[in-house]
Amino acid sequence: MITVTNLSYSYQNTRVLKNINACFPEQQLTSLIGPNGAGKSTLLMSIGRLLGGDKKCITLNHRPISEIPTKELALKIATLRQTTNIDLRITVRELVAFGRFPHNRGKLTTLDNEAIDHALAFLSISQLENTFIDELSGGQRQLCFLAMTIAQQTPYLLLDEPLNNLDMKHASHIMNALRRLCDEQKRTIILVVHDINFAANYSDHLVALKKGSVHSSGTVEQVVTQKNLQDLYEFNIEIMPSSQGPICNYFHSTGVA
Ligand SMILES: Nc1ncnc2c1ncn2[C@@H]1O[C@H](COP(=O)(O)OP(=O)(O)OP(=O)(O)O)[C@@H](O)[C@H]1O
Repeated sequence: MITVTNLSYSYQNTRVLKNINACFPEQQLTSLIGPNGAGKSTLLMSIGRLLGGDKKCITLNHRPISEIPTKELALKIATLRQTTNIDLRITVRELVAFGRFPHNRGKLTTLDNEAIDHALAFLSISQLENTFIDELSGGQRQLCFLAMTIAQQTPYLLLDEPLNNLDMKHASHIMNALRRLCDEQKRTIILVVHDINFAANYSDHLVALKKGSVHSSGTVEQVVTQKNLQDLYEFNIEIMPSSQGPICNYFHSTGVA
């Protein structure tokens, strides 16, 4: 279980996270939701120890992440950042192989190659393995970076907007894959997602941030209510039940609830 207790964070002199308290249950998919600029990426990157600051208030199974040696942390937590622009002429397979670095320190073994094959097949992108990443579409590249993160084979995955650039079919494909990682491989996933319908239909748990604070958290039933979402986004949202899960309709909304 990842637990955050009284976490605050500032960029220069601007406080963007204010006394955050949240927990992220084991082997579940938690979506971080909330308006632009609410602090979702900052919280996610703090959990991944990719930002400075005192991280004693973030624990992994009761152990402060600040006390976990870097090599050990890289075998526990894999993080996919929002910006995945890298200026290297490498193939998809070479990119995904980077995910194995914490295991092999740069020398690929049979086990590493199997993990790479598995990650590519898991996202149905094996056919792209010899393509150069600078020749891919934005969506294809997004899938390849996700494969790199999956190939790291860590029990915890932190994903910042993994649905960026993806069409509906590919976005559903990713969310189904993430569910399988939780349900079949018992991984714990925290992702930042803007599409409330994906969050509502694929998550076990939601943490909603607003203006640097936790606005609400809990199960989909607890968080995805008309009143709560309208207060979170300051926007009219109609929630319609369906056999699969709630559908949030915000089209033609005129603004503040
Ligand atoms: N490197 C930085 N330097 C200064 N301020 C930053 C930096 N990164 C983010 N911020 C500010 O911190 C606040 C929170 O940003 P953050 O990216 O965590 O929010 P977010 O909820 O993920 O937003 P979005 O949904 O738009 O991606 C914003 O006001 C943003 O302008």
